[in-house]
Amino acid sequence: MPSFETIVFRGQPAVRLALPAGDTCTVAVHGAHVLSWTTADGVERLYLSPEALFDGRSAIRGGVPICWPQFNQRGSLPKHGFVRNVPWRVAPADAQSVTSAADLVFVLEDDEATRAVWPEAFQARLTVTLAPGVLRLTLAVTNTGTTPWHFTGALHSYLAVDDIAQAQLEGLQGAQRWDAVRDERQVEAAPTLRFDTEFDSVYAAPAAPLRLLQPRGAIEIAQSASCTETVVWNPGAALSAKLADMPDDGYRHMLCVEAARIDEAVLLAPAAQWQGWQQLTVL
Ligand SMILES: O=P(O)(O)OC[C@H]1O[C@@H](O)[C@H](O)[C@@H](O)[C@@H]1O
Repeated sequence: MPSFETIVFRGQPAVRLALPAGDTCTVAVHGAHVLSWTTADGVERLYLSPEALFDGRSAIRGGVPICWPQFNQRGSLPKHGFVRNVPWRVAPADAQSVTSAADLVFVLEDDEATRAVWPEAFQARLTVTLAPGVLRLTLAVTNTGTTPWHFTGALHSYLAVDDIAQAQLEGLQGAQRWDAVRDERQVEAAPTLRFDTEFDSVYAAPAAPLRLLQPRGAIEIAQSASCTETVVWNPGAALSAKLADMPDDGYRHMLCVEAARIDEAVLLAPAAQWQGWQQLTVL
């Protein structure tokens, strides 16, 4: 049977899920933010900044922030929306004890605080599914109001790497790319991306999964077709040094590969629901 445990993680409430096989996953109530994913071999697969703020207000640097209902600064809301800055509710655990997988579900509904930032009525539901060697995050959002609204967003995963200089990302060759650092649009020519300076690009998501390769092994990164973009971000040395909640060399140990919905906002009618997911698999 999977085990569910309520814990305190750097002073903040969190839930820890462990599989009999040994895989674990820890999710903060603040932001329904996945903080840690370890596989049965004890390897941490996500990067969490040792200088991340755990003050119950700030976005946490690392893990998997949920950016919603706005990606980055593409709109009038706070950067990357507001759901990463507020506490979610832990829904009753729906453990699939007959299999080796388990779900953790977090829910956020509009209230006075969210309506002060964004006036819409919504329910957001994050399902964290843990199976041996696999982490899948599914975000479902429902319009619980009487008027349509639109959103963009991302599952902003910080994947752990031993050394960014040795990491390679495969699978984006031929994809339309907007390079945010140079503000240039192009078709990606490289069969394999390497990272030696700031990298911040929005790609049209390819149909096939990506692969993050490094000397210790590979991770496959898949996303739902409803997430029409993939964002790849590494701040590089100069920007990393400016980020107050990340060590100067933090950029060496992470690569964000985000399942996103950016270029065409989703318009959601009353009672309609949208779902998007990202799945990480250790190869
Ligand atoms: O510092 P934040 O708000 O968590 O954002 C981190 C990064 O998130 C990425 O998704 C963006 O492409 C970057 O432009 C941004 O800097």
